[in-house]
Amino acid sequence: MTFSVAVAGASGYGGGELLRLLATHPEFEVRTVTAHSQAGERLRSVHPHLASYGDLVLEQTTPEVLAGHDVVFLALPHGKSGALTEALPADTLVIDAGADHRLEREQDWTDYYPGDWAGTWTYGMPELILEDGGKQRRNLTDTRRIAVPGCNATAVTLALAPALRAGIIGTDDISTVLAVGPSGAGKKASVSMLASELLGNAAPYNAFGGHRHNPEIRQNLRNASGKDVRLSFSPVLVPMARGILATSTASIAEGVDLAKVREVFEDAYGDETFIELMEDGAYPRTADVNGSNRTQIAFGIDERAGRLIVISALDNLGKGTAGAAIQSANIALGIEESHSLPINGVAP
Ligand SMILES: NC(=O)C1=CN([C@@H]2O[C@H](COP(=O)(O)OP(=O)(O)OC[C@H]3O[C@@H](n4cnc5c(N)ncnc54)[C@H](OP(=O)(O)O)[C@@H]3O)[C@@H](O)[C@H]2O)C=CC1
Ligand SMILES: CC(=O)N[C@@H](CCC(=O)OP(=O)(O)O)C(=O)O
Repeated sequence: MTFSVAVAGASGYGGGELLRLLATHPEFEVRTVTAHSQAGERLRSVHPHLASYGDLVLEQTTPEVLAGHDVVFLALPHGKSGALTEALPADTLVIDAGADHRLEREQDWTDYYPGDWAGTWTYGMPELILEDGGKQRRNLTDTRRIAVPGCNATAVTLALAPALRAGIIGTDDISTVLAVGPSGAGKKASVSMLASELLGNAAPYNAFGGHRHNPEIRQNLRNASGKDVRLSFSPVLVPMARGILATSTASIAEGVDLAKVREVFEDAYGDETFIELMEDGAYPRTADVNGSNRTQIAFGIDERAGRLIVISALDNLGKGTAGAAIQSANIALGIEESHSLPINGVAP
């Protein structure tokens, strides 16, 4: 079967990565691409690397242009998907890469985002383990509205959810520090980051509790464990185009050894295609996941500190955005979950 596809926000980084992956999808046919300031341009003049799209031209992002497709991917700035999607038919599968429909509690939205809360869509993180031991995948099978997680939120959630659910870590002193690449901020923001500012620099931002992925991670961990957690979350911008490396730590419960930790993570992820649990002593690296839909996870116990350390790596544009969007769409349509999602990265 062939599903007709539109990608809105196709001129951005998220949209570009969606198109790169969708080009290999056996059941999707991209018919329409849209943009905002660059509408009217040839897609290839904006994304010269997308050679397979020939003479496709970016159209304006309107409900009329997007309607009539089976699947609509949105990669727009926050706050731009609400009115647009209200005008689309209820049976169109809409997958929004933005944050507008991720949060379940209005207070979390108003604490961290400007504008009105737009309500909640099904959260597009198939591997998220839930309190009863099921996976979020089951909630994606019959939905037509999907909210793609934030990229940092994915790296941290996947690292912590199994341990929290199993009760092997404490809930009130969880800490995460992330190294992140600038493409996470989008193309518009990235083009204003001069090499002279970015190279040779590591720059923290939103490091003192103000990052908007904080409530999203807490929500995910609540859904995984039934517990409210206290979590500090501090990103650091580093000079790599793509990638997130998150180091999360939490106090470990008395008597838990490394074999027990491995058992917990194997139970959660042992059969997951896109989660790679590292051998003892091996570390995740952004260079090994970039270009792929994989998340690497390693764990160890700092005995002197009494803490579990979980290190996770993913490509913010891959598993962190476009990969999660396509994986969730595949599940919602009842087709092969891994269609067009690479396991291999690109190296160097
Ligand atoms: N980059 C990442 O790693 C991640 C991004 N996301 C989310 O995905 C979404 C897209 O991000 P990203 O691709 O990085 O951003 P970019 O800045 O790279 O792209 C933004 C896109 O939105 C279009 N656009 C800009 N303003 C408007 C407007 N007023 N109305 C309609 N379209 C508009 C732009 O069009 P034009 O170029 O023509 O102006 C462009 O196509 C965001 O919500 C982001 O938070 C989520 C997870 C990770
Ligand atoms: C470098 C950088 O700025 N990264 C972004 C990641 C954004 C993202 O994952 O997604 P949403 O904006 O869709 O939530 C940040 O930390 O805010």
